[in-house]
Amino acid sequence: MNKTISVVIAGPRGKMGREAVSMVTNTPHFQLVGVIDHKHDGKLLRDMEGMPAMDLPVYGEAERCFLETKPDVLVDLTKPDVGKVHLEKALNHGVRPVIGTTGFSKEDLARVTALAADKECGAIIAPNFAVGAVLMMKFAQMAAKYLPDVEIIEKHHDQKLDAPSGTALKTAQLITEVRSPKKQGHQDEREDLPGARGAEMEGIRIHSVRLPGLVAHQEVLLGGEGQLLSIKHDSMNRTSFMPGVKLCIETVMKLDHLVYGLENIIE
Ligand SMILES: NC(=O)c1ccc[n+]([C@@H]2O[C@H](COP(=O)([O-])OP(=O)(O)OC[C@H]3O[C@@H](n4cnc5c(N)ncnc54)[C@H](O)[C@@H]3O)[C@@H](O)[C@H]2O)c1
Ligand SMILES: O=C(O)C1=N[C@H](C(=O)O)CCC1
Repeated sequence: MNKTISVVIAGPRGKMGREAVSMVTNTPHFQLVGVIDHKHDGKLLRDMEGMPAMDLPVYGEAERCFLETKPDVLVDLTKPDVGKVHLEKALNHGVRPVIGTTGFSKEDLARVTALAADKECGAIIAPNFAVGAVLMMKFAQMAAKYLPDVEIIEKHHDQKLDAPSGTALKTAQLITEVRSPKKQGHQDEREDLPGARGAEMEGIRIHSVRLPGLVAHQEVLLGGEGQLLSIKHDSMNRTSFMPGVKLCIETVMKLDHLVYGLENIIE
């Protein structure tokens, strides 16, 4: 029998937050004990449109929420600047963060890795909770060893704040682990329109598309002489992320350090 895990969700009215509220309240060994929503401080969950009719407190900020509800886990699905603050506050209060919010830089990751180690507190930052996306990233990493010329095309809905996506950055990072930095394309190539060749990480080009109608999609293209390998993943809806969120909530309880990426916890 699993011990009940008490959970707080930040960003419950968002596209991901709503799915997470539904998943957590429908999982027998999880207990939602409160939510963090800057616009509804002092209300109850039931007062917010589309939320379950539950008498759970809504907090406008994280610290009071942690002090009063004493949750095991924070699930953050907000926006980059807010997610970073919530993560650090959670660690400082001994609450294990599961961060789906993207937009973390290398420097952010280094700082919070050190903080989690110092606090000996479990934490997970997962740029993509969909198992298919994790497989796409791992397959791309495997392939890049043999086909090191890589470009990433990520496509998301047009309400997304950060670019490139957390998934694209994570994919590029995984690829840099198996290939040396290299200049791709012609050595004399130039951009006649700035940005035409996309963003760049250690030679890997990343192109970000934002359009209404999209959810979350990525294609990794690997080119070799006379051949092209294309590895692609599509999230059609946000329920695709929920098994990963559930796994992270369960797993973070067993950790005493920060893990960056779902690929490090799936078996
Ligand atoms: N890891 C993944 O698999 C995954 C999947 C989808 C989205 N995301 C990321 O999750 C985040 C949320 O995505 P979304 O599509 O749900 O966005 P969204 O804009 O629909 O929702 C964000 C919510 O955060 C709330 N918010 C803003 N500031 C807040 C604050 N100070 N306190 C509490 N709540 C606050 C907003 O009111 C909004 O309801 C983004 O960073 C996105 O990139 C990650
Ligand atoms: O909808 C978003 O925003 C998503 N963000 C993540 C990313 O930046 O990679 C994952 C997929 C959805």
